[in-house]
Amino acid sequence: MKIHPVPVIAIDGPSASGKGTIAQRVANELNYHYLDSGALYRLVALKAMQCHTDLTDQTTLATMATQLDVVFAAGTVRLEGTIVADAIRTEQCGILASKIAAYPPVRDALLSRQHAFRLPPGLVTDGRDMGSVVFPDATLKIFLTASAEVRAERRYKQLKEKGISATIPDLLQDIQKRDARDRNRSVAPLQQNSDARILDTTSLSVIQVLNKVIAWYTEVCASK
Ligand SMILES: Nc1ncnc2c1ncn2[C@@H]1O[C@H](COP(=O)(O)OP(=O)(O)O)[C@@H](O)[C@H]1O
Ligand SMILES: Nc1ccn([C@H]2C[C@H](O)[C@@H](COP(=O)(O)OP(=O)(O)O)O2)c(=O)n1
Repeated sequence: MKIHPVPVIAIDGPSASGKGTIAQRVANELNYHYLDSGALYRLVALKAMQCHTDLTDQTTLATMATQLDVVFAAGTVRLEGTIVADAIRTEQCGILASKIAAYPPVRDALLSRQHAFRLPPGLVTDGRDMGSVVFPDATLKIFLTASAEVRAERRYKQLKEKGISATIPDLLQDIQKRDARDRNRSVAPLQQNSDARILDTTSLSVIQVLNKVIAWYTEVCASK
């Protein structure tokens, strides 16, 4: 197999395990590019909500995914020129993203967009299938997880800081439903693959997780 010159660190895992936070911090540390693949599914979901699209119409949703006018720049995301960084973070958008992410035509439509983020000097990316499907040749693959209870608490604090009201029992239920849907779909399901290193962050701080990922990456690079 031809070796791709641009290294990728792929971080997959369930909702609120800390993927985005860690992937972004690792990217900053290494001066690498960052791809939040979940944001792409959330953007399709937001656009579909705005257009009152039939959410079972896979063909229309896939066309929407192909034509999505999105710009990730200056730490924010724009959909057709409008900043939607907070609009895509709602639980409603996350749930809808998880539903439409089960459609193979939508996943196919987003594949080349994700590959386009692989630019020198390197890419750190997070999602559900980064190491298994989108970047199977990633230099380092991590499965980041934490107990559902801790994830619900983390999400609760995160939403509260943004002024979004929620309750821990509701968030726990959403997380468990989303985990089940993301794990049980037929295409690119969320799973712990044997070539990924598992990192359970239930009782680890952000800094501890960050240090572990950087240590693993240093180790992998040194062994090449
Ligand atoms: N190891 C950790 N310890 C405590 N809080 C964390 C940890 N990792 C992430 N968080 C916090 O949990 C929340 C959810 O993290 P996020 O990165 O959005 O998760 P994901 O991308 O997996 O959905 C954020 O507010 C983040 O700061
Ligand atoms: N690579 C990806 C990324 C996200 N998805 C789907 C499944 C997820 O429930 C939704 C939203 O993903 P996102 O990573 O933004 O969600 P969390 O921040 O983990 O709650 O999109 C996917 O199927 N494949």
